[in-house]
Amino acid sequence: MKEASPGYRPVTIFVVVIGVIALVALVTVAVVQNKPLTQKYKYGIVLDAGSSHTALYIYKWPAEKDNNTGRVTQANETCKVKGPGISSYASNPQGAGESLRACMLEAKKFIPASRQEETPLYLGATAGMRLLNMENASASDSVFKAVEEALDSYTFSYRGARLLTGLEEGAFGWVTVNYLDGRLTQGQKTIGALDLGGASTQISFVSPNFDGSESPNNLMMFRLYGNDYNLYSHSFLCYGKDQALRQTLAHQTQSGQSIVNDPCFHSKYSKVWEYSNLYDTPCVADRKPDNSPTNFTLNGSGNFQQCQQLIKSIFNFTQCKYSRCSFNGVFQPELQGSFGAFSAYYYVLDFLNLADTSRVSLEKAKDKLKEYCATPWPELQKQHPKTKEKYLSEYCFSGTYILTLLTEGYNFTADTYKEITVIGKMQGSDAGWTLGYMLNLTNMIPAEAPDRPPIAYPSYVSIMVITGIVLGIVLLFIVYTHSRTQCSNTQKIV
Ligand SMILES: O=c1[nH]cnc2c1ncn2[C@@H]1O[C@H](COP(=O)(O)OP(=O)(O)O)[C@@H](O)[C@H]1O
Ligand SMILES: [Ca+2]
Repeated sequence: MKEASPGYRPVTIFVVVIGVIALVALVTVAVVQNKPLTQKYKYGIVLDAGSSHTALYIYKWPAEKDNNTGRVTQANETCKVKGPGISSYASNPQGAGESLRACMLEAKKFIPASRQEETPLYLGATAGMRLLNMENASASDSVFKAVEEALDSYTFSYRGARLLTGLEEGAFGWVTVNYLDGRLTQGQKTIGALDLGGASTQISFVSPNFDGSESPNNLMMFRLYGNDYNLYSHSFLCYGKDQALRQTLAHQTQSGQSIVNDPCFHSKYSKVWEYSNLYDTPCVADRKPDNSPTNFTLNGSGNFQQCQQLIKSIFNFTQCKYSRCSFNGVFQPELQGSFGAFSAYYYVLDFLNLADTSRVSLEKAKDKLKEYCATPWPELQKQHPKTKEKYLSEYCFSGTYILTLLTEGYNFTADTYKEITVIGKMQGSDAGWTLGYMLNLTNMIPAEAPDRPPIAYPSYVSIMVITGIVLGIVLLFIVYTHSRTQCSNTQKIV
């Protein structure tokens, strides 16, 4: 007797084949769209060798998206190298290399061992080393050599230590803030960048009529994600807040006096300065008075207006060979759009509670600072027992310097001052030139807009829905025909 067979009909086989094809399509689309399921990261390290100190930043990005948009973020809290900036190691270059050890070991702990060898490591030095290079080129070479040897000894992929030009420092700060704000990928309006360091300060922005023809040295051209930018940028060496302070002190000690009444310091504050120490920087070295005593005593008088007048004296507004200038004969196009102000702008304005420029107008900021500068030093120390004395004593000067630089120097007005956002971190990453520097050197910002995802999102959803429905119908159909076949077989046997 012939055994009972299920007897599948051609239409059943056809439907099953369609079902299998739909299933394969579903799985393929899901895999293509969502790979990989577990997130893996790659890392990069940048050391910011600033004039006052060195800081180590670790960045991370999804391993499969080397070349994609806006995905690099800071991976850890900044590691601050103990001690001064590398430019202070002119007489002990080895010390500069050794000073980086603790932070490098922290980076080794943080980055997975399997990723370390491929992790790029860069060091960029800014204005402190620019000054040392001007003063003593062989000393700065020795410091770089010692730092290179030290960095090369770690497992990371060491890619060099170099001195950034002022133009690069300004431009990469601009790239950083615009990248973190997601303004580069779609060609939105960019924001300008204001960076205040200890030895230099940078201003960078896109201005509609600036093409570099008037002042080619201030032009940095970028093509990012398919958009062209003509960026104006200038770095003022000796106008970071530490060197600016020295300039005001030099201005007040031109006749070699032994006592200086300084309006930028609080009343009852007193500090002894050595002439040789004050003038030991190319920013003021040539103004050292001939017959000065060894020391002078700085006594604070705490007067905002007089402090502002004193600070104005370090800017030169008389000569300008261009259509317009900021100061010291430096070309500056018309200010344009919003600005992000970071590094010492942030430290100082945040401390003084002046960082929220939408609430604290320029006028209010001046009033508050006037009151702050007039506070006697012992009272201030009582109010801020934990603040480093050097910083605390200088906030009156620094705050006044910032407002003067912005308004008198760069020509911000009460109206445009509101357009400045004071930035510490953006999306968890510190604002500064380091991220932009790394993105540039690792080619992580493509010149052209990146490819779209394999399938546009709406099509992806439609495919998933349609194949899902087809699959469902097929399954129901199989179950239905199978049960019918079973049923008729049972009847036959009976
Ligand atoms: O907490 C703080 N309060 C006030 N100033 C600070 C604080 N932390 C850092 N700074 C200052 O910020 C500036 C940073 O400058 P940096 O060392 O980057 O120099 P550079 O950019 O000119 O090379 C220095 O003047 C340093 O003293
Ligand atoms: Ca800096």
